[in-house]
Amino acid sequence: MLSGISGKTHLLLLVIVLPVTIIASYVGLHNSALKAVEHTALQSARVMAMTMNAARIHYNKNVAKKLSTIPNIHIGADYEDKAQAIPNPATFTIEVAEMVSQQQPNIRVRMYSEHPFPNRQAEGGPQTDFEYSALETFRQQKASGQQPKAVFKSFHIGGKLEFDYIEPLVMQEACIQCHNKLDNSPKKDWKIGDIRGGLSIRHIMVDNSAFDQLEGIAMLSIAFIASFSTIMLIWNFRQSRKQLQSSTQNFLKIANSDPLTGLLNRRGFEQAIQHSWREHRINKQHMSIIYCDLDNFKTLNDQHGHATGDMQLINAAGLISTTLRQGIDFAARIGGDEFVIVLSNTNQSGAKKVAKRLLEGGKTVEGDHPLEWSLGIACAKVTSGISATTLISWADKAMYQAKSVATGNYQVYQES
Ligand SMILES: Nc1nc2c(ncn2[C@@H]2O[C@H](COP(=O)(O)OP(=O)(O)OP(=O)(O)O)[C@@H](O)[C@H]2O)c(=O)[nH]1
Repeated sequence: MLSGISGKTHLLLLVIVLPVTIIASYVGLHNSALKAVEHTALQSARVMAMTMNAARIHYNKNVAKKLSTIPNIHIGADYEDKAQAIPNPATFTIEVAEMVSQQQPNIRVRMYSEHPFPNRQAEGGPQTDFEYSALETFRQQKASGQQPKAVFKSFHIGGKLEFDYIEPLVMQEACIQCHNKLDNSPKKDWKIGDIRGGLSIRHIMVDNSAFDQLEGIAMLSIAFIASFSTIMLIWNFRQSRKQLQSSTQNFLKIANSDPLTGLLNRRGFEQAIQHSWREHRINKQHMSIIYCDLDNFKTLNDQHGHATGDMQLINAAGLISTTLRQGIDFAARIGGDEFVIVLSNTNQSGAKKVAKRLLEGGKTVEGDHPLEWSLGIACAKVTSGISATTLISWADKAMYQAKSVATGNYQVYQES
C-alpha cells in the first residue's frame, strides 16, 4: 500500500510535473531570448533614427538654410534636373535612407508620409498595416495631449524574425512654408506639430543567428534541468524505496518477535519453521526439535511476583540464544513459559548434547532463582512423509514425559 502511494507519487512527478516544468522552462527561456534580441534590435533602430534625424537637422541648419540666402540657388525635391540646386532637407533624408537600405539588405530605412508629393506618390506613402497603424497611434497620442512616441513590433515572417520601428515625423516650422505653398503640394493646411508621417526602420534577421544562439543556450539549459530533475527524482525514488524496505523489515521484525525476550513469537516461528523445513527436505537432512517448558513457573510468579517471572523468562531466552549456533539454529517463545528450539541438520545425539547444556546452564543463570525446565526432544530425517507440526507435537509429548518423571530433565520422543 505504502509502496503503491510512493510509486504513484513519483510516477505522477515524472509524467506530469517534469514535462510541465520543461515546457514552462522552454517557453520562459524562449521568451527571454526573444526579448534580448528584440532589445538589441530596438536599440540599433533608435541609434539609426537618431543618426537620420541628426543628419537632417544638421543639413537643414548648416547647408539648406545658409544656401537659401544665396540668389540663384534652388532648394527642392527636383534638384537633380536643375543646375545650382540642392535637395531640400526631407529629400536629403529620404535619399540617405535609400542609400543605407541599398547597402544593407537586412535593413530598410524609409521616410513615409500620408500625403506624399506627386513625385513620391508610388513609394512615399505608408505601405504596411503597421505603418498605417503607427500614424493612427501617433495621432491618438497627440489628441490625448501626449508627446507622440516611437512604436516597435516584432514579426515572424517566413521563418525569419523582423523588427519594425517607427518614429513620428512632426511638421516643423522650417518645413511648413514649402508644404503649404508649393503648387504641387498635396496638402496645404499643415500646422506646426501635425503628424506628417513616420521614419520607418525595419531590421530583418537574415540568419537569425543571435536568436538561434540564445535558443541553443535555452535548449541546453532545459536539457540540463530535465536530466538533473530526472536524476534527482530517480535518486529520491530509490531513497524512498530503501526507507520503505527498511521500515517494512522493522515492522516485520516487531510483528514476528516476542517483546519480552526478543525471540521469535508464534507467528514468526511458523514462518521460520516452514522455510527451514523446505530446505531440510530438499537436502534430506535431520532436524531436531527441543520443546522447553519451565517447571513450577506458576509458583515462582505467585511467590515472587510477575516481574521475577518475567526475569526468569528473559534468562531462559538468553540461555537458549547463547547455547544455539548463531544463524543456523533458531528458537521461539510460543506460549507463557514454553519455548521451542529448532536445531538444523542435527540428529538425536546432537540434540541431547544441546539439552544437557540447557539443563546445566539453567543451574547457573544469574539471579536468585535457578532455572529449571523440562525438555522434550524429537528428531527426524525430513521427508515428504512427515510434517513440521508432527515433529513439534512429538517434542511436546516428550517434554510431558520428562515432566512426569521429574523436574529438570529431558526425554527423547520414541515412536511407539
Ligand atoms: N511472569 C510471566 N508469567 C507468565 C507469562 N506468560 C504466562 N505466564 C504464567 O506462566 C504460568 C504457566 O503456568 P503453568 O503452565 O501451569 O506452568 P507451571 O507452573 O510451570 O507448571 P508446570 O509446567 O507443570 O511445571 C502461568 O501462571 C502464567 O500466568 C509472562 O509473560 N510473564
